Amino acid sequence: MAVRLQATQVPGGISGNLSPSNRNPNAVIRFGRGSSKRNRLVSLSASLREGDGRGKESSVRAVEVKKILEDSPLLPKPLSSNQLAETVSNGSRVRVAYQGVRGAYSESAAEKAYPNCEAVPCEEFDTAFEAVERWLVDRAVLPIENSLGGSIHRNYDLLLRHNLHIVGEVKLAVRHCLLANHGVKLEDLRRVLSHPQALAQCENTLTRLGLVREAVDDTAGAAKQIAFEDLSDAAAVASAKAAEIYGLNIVAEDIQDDTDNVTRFLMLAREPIIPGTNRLFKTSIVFSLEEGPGVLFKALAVFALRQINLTKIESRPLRKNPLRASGGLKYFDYLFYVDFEASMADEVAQNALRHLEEFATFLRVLGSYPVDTTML
Ligand SMILES: O=C(O)C(=O)C[C@]1(C(=O)O)C=C[C@@H](O)C=C1
Repeated sequence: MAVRLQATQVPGGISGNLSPSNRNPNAVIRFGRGSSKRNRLVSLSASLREGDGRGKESSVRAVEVKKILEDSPLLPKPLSSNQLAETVSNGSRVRVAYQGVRGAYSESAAEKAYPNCEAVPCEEFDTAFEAVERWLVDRAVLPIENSLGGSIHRNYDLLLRHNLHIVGEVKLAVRHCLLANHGVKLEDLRRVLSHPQALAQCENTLTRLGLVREAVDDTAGAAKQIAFEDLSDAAAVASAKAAEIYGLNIVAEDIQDDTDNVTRFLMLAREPIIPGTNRLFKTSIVFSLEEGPGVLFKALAVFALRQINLTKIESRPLRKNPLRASGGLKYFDYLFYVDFEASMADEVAQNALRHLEEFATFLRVLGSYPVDTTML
């Protein structure tokens, strides 16, 4: 099959437009557009090679860091065609796309959701969706909400734009550390780099330390940058695992604003699972409604009337048609995402959705899947 062949040709870290010249052992999956981040890393390693003018010691350290990063067995290496063929033919190792680089929380979530999987790094959330759709990987595991920072809106929008199904959820306790190069002390720090969600989850600590926030694509990417650029005035908010991978020192631990910091991730696949009734299930739907008083109340009542518990409600602008004219006025138009505790195999859930369909202008079931009941 052509798509399988393509995957065979681009093992491990799939990069760029999948042309051979772009293959890179440490690459992440990236489709279309330019590869600005990769260029930055390439020029960074070039400047490390040439030294940065901060003396011999600094350039020796830079070369060491680069060597650690290149040689580390923990970093993704390209698979050989044989290895990938094995994976595909016996189907024993699921390939799971996540956003970020090695050491990101999303990687841990992918490994928790699919133990023994091959976690495949992707540069963007969109790329992870596309990688599943193009059969480059089997599943994607992406963050959807955090107990302190709230919803990851981008993934709500992408759930609708793509045609993947939610087949499960996984909750991960997120414990942030402040990571810096060896020898750098807390009082040397001026800046902090991380994913915006991670920065938001550590708002109090970062304000207390008076650090200037700089947003990057993921927490582990921030750690990698600190190490690659051998920065001495900046730290990363990232995991202890990222500290180990990129050879950084943990300057402070558990810096999130609350000890109970949990991120919920969705497991996505090309095919839905068959919903059961043998355990606790959750169903995620998205719908839109007519304009008018009490319409949302009526929509939510279809669940209340049947004693179905709602666990999440989120509204997002209806991007294709963001404004609606009614009675000479213009209203914002919304999509409502709702998670409720029932399986689509339950008659009561089917009845609730049939009832909702009577007045919803649009309705889609995103997935019906087992609830992650693990205690964190
Ligand atoms: O940057 C990472 O390490 C991620 O996996 C992303 C992400 C997120 O998008 O919320 C995941 C978990 C944490 O909440 C912080 C960041």
